Amino acid sequence: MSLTSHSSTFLLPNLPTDDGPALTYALVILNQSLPKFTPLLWKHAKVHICADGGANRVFDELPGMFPHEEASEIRKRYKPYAIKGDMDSIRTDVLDYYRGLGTMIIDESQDQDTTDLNKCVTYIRDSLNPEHPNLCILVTGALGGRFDHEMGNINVICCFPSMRIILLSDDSLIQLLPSKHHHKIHIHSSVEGPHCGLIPIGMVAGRTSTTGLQWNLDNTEMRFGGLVSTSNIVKENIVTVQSDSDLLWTISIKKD
Ligand SMILES: Nc1ncnc2c1ncn2[C@@H]1O[C@H](COP(=O)(O)OP(=O)(O)OP(=O)(O)O)[C@@H](O)[C@H]1O
Ligand SMILES: Cc1ncc(C[n+]2csc(CCO)c2C)c(N)n1
Repeated sequence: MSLTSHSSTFLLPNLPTDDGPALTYALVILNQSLPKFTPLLWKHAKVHICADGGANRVFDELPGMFPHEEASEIRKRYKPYAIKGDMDSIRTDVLDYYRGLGTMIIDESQDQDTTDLNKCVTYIRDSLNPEHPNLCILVTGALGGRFDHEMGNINVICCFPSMRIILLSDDSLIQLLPSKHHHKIHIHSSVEGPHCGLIPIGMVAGRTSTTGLQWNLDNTEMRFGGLVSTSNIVKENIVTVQSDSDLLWTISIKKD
């Protein structure tokens, strides 16, 4: 069984160079308040894509994160590469503005069966090197807010189990740990933890074992309607997880 490493280095001011193979980050901005660390994620990412109304957030909220600079300068500096979605939430003035700056506009209003996040992940998968083993998609505004949207966002990470996708809010992150790998999670305690959870999704998780947690699992069954590991606490710099089922890993993000 292969071992996959995970590390929230994208929350650090500088990406370490000695932390295993470098990841290439893509940033997807959803239509919710931007987390305060959005400029940091933008700096680390190679490509920046807004899901429909996510473009309104970049236009409206990013200038406020740089109160001493001209809003127009900030908007030009933080120009999305593409805006994709069913275009029912982006304002016309915002669409016109970014079209004028040369942003690619991908209107998929004919597709009312997949979410805007799904459309953006599909675009990244198909347009960037699909075999890119070190591609990691960071998604802002994915948690908190409307529960149907939150569940839709979690469903997207389950729809693309072989891609690294991390759902983010100001308070926490969520990623999928596919059962076909063992997982080694490097904890950056300056920016994340200690609260964490391991949650089965869609099925009973028959056997899960962990190390590095206050309440470790030892071939333990988890299921909705029974045990799921919430309000757990990270105790070591490395957490390991192995399971016979895909699990969601979630960890709190520290406020500074
Ligand atoms: N309140 C929210 N909570 C979590 N995610 C959200 C929320 N609002 C939007 N999103 C995410 O941002 C994406 C783009 O948002 P947008 O408002 O453009 O979507 P939408 O499909 O028009 O939504 P609606 O269901 O309101 O028509 C959504 O697909 C969803 O992934
Ligand atoms: C069973 C079922 N439930 C809901 C929708 C609606 N829906 C799901 S994704 C989407 C696009 C949002 O931008 C919309 C409208 C559907 N099509 N099928």
